[in-house]
Amino acid sequence: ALFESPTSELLNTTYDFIIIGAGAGGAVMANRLTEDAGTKVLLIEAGGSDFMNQNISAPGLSSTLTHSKFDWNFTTTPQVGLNNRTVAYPRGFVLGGSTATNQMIFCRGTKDDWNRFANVSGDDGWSWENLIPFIFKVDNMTAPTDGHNTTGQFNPTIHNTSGVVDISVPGVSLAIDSRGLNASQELSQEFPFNLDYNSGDTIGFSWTQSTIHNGRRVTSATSYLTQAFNRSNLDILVNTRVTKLVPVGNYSGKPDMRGVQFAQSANGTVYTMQAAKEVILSAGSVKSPHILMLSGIGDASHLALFNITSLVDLPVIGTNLQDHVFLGNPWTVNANFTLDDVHRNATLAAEQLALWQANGTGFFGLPPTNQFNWLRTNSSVFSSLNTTDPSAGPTSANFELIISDNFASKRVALPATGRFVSMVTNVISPTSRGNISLASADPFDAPLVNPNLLGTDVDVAIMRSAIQAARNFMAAPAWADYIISEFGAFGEAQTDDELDAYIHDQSDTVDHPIGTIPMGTDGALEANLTLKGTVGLRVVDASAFPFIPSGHTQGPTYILAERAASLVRATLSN
Ligand SMILES: Cc1cc2nc3c(=O)[nH]c(=O)nc-3n(C[C@H](O)[C@H](O)[C@H](O)COP(=O)(O)OP(=O)(O)OC[C@H]3O[C@@H](n4cnc5c(N)ncnc54)[C@H](O)[C@@H]3O)c2cc1C
Repeated sequence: ALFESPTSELLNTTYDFIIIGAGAGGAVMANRLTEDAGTKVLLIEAGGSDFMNQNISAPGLSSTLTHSKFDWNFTTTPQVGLNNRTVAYPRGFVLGGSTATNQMIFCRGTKDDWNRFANVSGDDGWSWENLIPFIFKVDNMTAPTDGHNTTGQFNPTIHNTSGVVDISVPGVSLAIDSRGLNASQELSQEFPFNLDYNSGDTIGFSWTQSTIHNGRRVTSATSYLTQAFNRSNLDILVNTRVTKLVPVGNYSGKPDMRGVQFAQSANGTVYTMQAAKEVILSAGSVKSPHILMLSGIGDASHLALFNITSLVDLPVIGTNLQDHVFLGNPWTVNANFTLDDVHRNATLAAEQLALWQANGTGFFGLPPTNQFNWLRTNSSVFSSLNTTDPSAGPTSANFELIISDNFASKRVALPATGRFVSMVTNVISPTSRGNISLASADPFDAPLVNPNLLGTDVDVAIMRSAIQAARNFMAAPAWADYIISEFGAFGEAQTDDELDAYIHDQSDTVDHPIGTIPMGTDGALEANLTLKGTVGLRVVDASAFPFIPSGHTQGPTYILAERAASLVRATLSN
């Protein structure tokens, strides 16, 4: 049942598992653990239950979600690599978590990404080959909204049609799609066509796959939670923040962390409950380490600054924050229509929204991009900096080029006139490491968020190589009668020094933080995702990755959680 507040019925129930956070990680756990009718689960979510809100459901309205009531509204600390700018750091605050507010691109990660996790954790169960059954539990390939023939747009033999999360290739074709395809053929050496980037090898030019079905966004709430809503062994408590975990005992010197404290407002009643079996922390890469620190688990000297008594001294908690770097590079084009028209013209937007409301068609049902490139930086770039390739291996990209049928920038507003095509260049295998730390001991205060975007020269060099590749792609004959010129600051950035200045001035986040409670021998988590030095506590969300996947992070988080659920269920049948 769904609870808007903690009733005495809920407070007097004994739950086997208390799951904190209903995003990609937590929703999978809530669904899979309640498949066993004898297992009772409480899922606590800080945000509300309005996950079918139109702004969430319509892919084309996703830009309205940052700074909305569905956002935690975090802001970074001043970022040295961004000329000391602070940037918005959105995280989903609603059932579905960030899957309800993200840009819907669906990636699995690569063979090399997952094999590196297997290496670092010493558990071959995290290898690509061994995860395929879990990848299939997530994957549900559906027809695109417009029902077009998808031959040549993905490889059906590597997809499932009975997984939980609906995905599809783009449901509306754009005039630039054929140009993108032709450019990849004309320059096939540098931009080879890749039939399916979700094969474990992302490299090349591909059609995108997104968590969109019939033009509507698919989230962990519309998929995993909706499937489980009517189970009598699942209770979901919304509008409620876990403030900390509390020990309920001690086993061989380790605190038993099955106690959970929560409140509905900063001055509201604080409740405490205890899970009979385990607490599963799935509050995401910003809030999971924050909750642990508030509970006395983290770097003892940092916690002491806030008079928090140390329970487990684990300095790695909150460190190792990794994120992808975003930069929008626009060209003006010779076109009668681009998506800029929908963004500028309220009448057209209203017509398109009406179409979407009627049957999910039109531009509001589109993913943010129909096509992208995943590419590797030339190794000479790394050797000139006396370093080695930071990616997980040859199937993993160093950077991504997203083709957008509009003016794409997080820094500059859409100009009043002109039509655009943009290449969004993203550093996808970064070397920078940031951190989450406490600003105060008040659980209702935000933590300090420092993703350290572009914190190393290597990451700046990767971004430069990405911009060069974007320029090469747009110089293909396929674009010749379309492109007019590079626009604004992008066009002015030509020499390496100009490029570096432009990169530092204009870059932002792709909103993919991971790694703040990493698994691994040097990490905070055992390979089975239990927290070192404690009992009764597991972390199942994007903070568990030791390295950032070389793809967008919701898919890898779903996959991680599917295996985590199976590990937990195996302990129940023993
Ligand atoms: C703007 C944006 C765009 C993105 N674009 C993409 C994309 O296109 N493709 C992609 O693959 N990924 C994308 N991502 C990233 C992807 O959504 C995340 O990697 C993924 O959702 C992480 O899952 P998670 O379970 O770790 O955390 P989340 O999905 O963020 O879930 C955490 C949940 O925990 C809740 N919570 C936090 N603290 C508490 C507390 N104290 N008590 C109770 N509940 C709490 C939160 O409210 C939230 O619901 C994007 C993210 C954002 C924000």
